[in-house]
Amino acid sequence: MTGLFTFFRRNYTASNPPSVSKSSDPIRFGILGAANIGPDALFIPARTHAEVVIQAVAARDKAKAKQYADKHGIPVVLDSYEALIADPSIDVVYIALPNGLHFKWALAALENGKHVLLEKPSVSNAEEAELLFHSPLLNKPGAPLLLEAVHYNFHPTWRYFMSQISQADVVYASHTVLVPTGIIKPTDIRYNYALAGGAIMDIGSYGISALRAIFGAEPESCIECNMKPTVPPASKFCDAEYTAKLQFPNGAIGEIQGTYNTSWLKFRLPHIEVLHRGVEVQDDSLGPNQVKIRTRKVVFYGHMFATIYNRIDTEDTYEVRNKDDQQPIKKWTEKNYKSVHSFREIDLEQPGEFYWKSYRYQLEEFVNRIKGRSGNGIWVSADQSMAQMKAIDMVYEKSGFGVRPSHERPIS
Ligand SMILES: NC(=O)C1=CN([C@@H]2O[C@H](COP(=O)(O)OP(=O)(O)OC[C@H]3O[C@@H](n4cnc5c(N)ncnc54)[C@H](OP(=O)(O)O)[C@@H]3O)[C@@H](O)[C@H]2O)C=CC1
Ligand SMILES: O=C1OC[C@@H](O)[C@H](O)[C@H]1O
Repeated sequence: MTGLFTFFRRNYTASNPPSVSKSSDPIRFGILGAANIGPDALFIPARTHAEVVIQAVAARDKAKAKQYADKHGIPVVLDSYEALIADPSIDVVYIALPNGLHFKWALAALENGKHVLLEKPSVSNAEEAELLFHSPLLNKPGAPLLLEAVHYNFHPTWRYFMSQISQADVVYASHTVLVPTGIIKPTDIRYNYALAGGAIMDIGSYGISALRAIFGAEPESCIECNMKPTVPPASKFCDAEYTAKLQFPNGAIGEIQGTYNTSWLKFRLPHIEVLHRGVEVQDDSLGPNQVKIRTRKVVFYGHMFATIYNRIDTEDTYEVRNKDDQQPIKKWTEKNYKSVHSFREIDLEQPGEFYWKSYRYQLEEFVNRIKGRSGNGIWVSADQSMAQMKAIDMVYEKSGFGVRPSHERPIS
């Protein structure tokens, strides 16, 4: 009962957090497009941040922008995306446009001296990522800040999960996301190849970045990949379902699986499974000819939307063996599980409340960097964003569906 109450209280407060009064010189954000993700990823988190104000929106259709502004309490509606990135009252441009437009508008905003909070995946492909993240605009004195919003990294539960993993010992990891049928409509930007859609770009990007973090390395190759488009296909190159197997250094294997078409009966929370090789552990109570081996399995439920629910199960199997013939003497398993919603729960003195979403934790660090404060050190570097797009390209190349097109490149 207490668990259920805590669950509802946390999720209610996450969507209805207390508003704080704003500082006298806040950072002013503008959003390009009346994006569906805007409220969750930015506007609601901004309510609890004294230094952030959502100042303006621009949409392709001004009436739509006005309606959106009214609904979300955004004071200024600008005429066009161009007008927003040029507006001197805007400090940060939040880009939650279709993936295929990220490159063009991120560059345009940076050219106008704006900081950019850029939705994941950062761009359409590795070629665009190199051009964007190596742009001289980011390397001059006083250069604006660019962050790919890989929000789950910022939530304390991800920090705890990583503390349960020994990267060098991981032999296998998998990431699964099952989205029930009907949530993603055939007209969705995710099914638009020209706009760099595809399930791997979307839910699969979480899997690829999680595997890269778990192994602490880049995939060497994609060994297998199977993709299915929607039925009937919105675009024959846009995946609605995927499985892929990636080879990581030292023979380690990472698998991702995702679909927009699971039946509600088969729905499970997004989850990650990590298996470690057996490692010797010190135990002074052992006999002189004995060795103790630990094999660890970690399962993480709900990492994509950790505030709704998250749980990390750590299962250690121990075996005491005879050193000479490796014969088992004794074997047992120890399990523990933990849910984490604030840094305090993992003994770190960092800001956060039980109801903060990953987006709110991310906003905290984004503002810290703009203000030149060290924060908690969690970040998504330019190198990580570039490596991420390389890995995504690798999977699309193997699939036969092809790398997503660069912006304004003609589509056949
Ligand atoms: N971090 C996260 O948890 C999430 C991230 N995302 C990411 O955010 C981005 C936007 O996703 P989402 O909010 O679901 O997208 P939407 O379908 O809401 O589209 C966002 C905006 O794109 C604009 N747009 C510009 N050109 C086009 C075009 N040719 N066709 C369609 N729309 C266009 C529209 O703006 P206008 O109003 O001007 O017409 C629209 O409001 C994606 O990159 C996605 O991966 C999405 C969901 C969750
Ligand atoms: O970023 C995202 O997270 C969750 C998904 O369901 C959604 O499609 C996506 O854009």
